[in-house]
Amino acid sequence: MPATPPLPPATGAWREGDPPGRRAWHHAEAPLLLESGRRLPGVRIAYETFGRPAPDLSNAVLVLHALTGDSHLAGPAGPGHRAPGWWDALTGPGRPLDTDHWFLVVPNVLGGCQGTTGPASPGPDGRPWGPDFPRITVRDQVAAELLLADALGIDRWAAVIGGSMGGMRALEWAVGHPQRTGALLVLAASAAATADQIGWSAAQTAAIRADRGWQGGRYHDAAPGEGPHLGLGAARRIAHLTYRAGPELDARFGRAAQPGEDPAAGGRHQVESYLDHHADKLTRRFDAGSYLTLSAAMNSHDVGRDRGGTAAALARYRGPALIAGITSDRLYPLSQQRELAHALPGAGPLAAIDSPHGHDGFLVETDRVGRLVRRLLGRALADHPATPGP
Ligand SMILES: N[C@@H](CCO)C(=O)O
Repeated sequence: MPATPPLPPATGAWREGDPPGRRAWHHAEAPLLLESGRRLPGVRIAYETFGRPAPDLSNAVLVLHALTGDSHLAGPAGPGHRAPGWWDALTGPGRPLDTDHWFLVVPNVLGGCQGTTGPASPGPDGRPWGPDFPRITVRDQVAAELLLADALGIDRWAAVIGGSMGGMRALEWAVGHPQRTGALLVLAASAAATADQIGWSAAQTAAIRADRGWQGGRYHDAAPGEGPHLGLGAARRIAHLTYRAGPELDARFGRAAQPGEDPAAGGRHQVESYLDHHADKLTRRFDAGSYLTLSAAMNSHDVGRDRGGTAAALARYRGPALIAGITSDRLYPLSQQRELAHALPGAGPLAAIDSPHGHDGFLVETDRVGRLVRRLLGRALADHPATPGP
């Protein structure tokens, strides 16, 4: 069996005999220089790997999660994971993200709260950063992922894949580091955050700040239950409506009352109960400070900034690319992916996923997304044959 490539011990990366989905951490030695000019010390990046690295690491694929996702691409909920993998159906032997062939690396995003440094992490004085956590951009998030790639010895990803906020980072990889991006799949993202997206985000972050439990962002030392969970829940309800489509909600819930409740007597409609459920789930697993930090990062998204505009920026990446969107996405409408597909020289025609589920279609429509992943990885292989994992 070929030898496992040497990996720096600090990263605790994959070792022979480890189960797939191994969680590890990379601790950056030097502070991360941010776009703002500030330096972020003590950056830790949590990541999971799936599959086995080829000796030359040519089979490494970077998979990037969305706003409230994490490194747990696949596998059951369990210690350290409050939810099962977000692309379970796509990942595993023989599946589109074939772990018999590819070595998948899935980092938790910078500013997040699932193991990577963010506002809830200890700051320089040992107390949680809270509101003193620096403002970060999507480019800063990619700069952190670059540190991880360097630590793992991965000079070039066979492919970079992401949806929504993960799609923004995938685009930044391609445009900012074209030599290191073998192929690109972007789902349900845009070239730059629009007024509509920034506006929806503002409504969500205002809800968090309006919660007395927010305490100016210094709530991390508060007793359990005294944080801004009501505000975070309100933010999630607003966001979730933008992630799904109006006709879908009408078809699913209509005006129906939640069983056992009467809206005319203060009870809830089914759709209200559904949103309560999603709000409750998020507040149990996500940090409000991270939510604000990541929302601001998404608002910063603009691949054309300081690069001569969108078209000039996208022309920098000439590798194979596949851009996909969902027909019913009201938050990142298909026109925005069409712009990307037109401007990226290596992109084929836009792949429109016909689905009623709105923006969340990139998570829900696993058959169709899986076909796109297979197509992209097939193109990546044709251009640059990767060595399969041992
Ligand atoms: N459901 C996704 C939507 C954002 O793309 C998330 O929560 O991350």
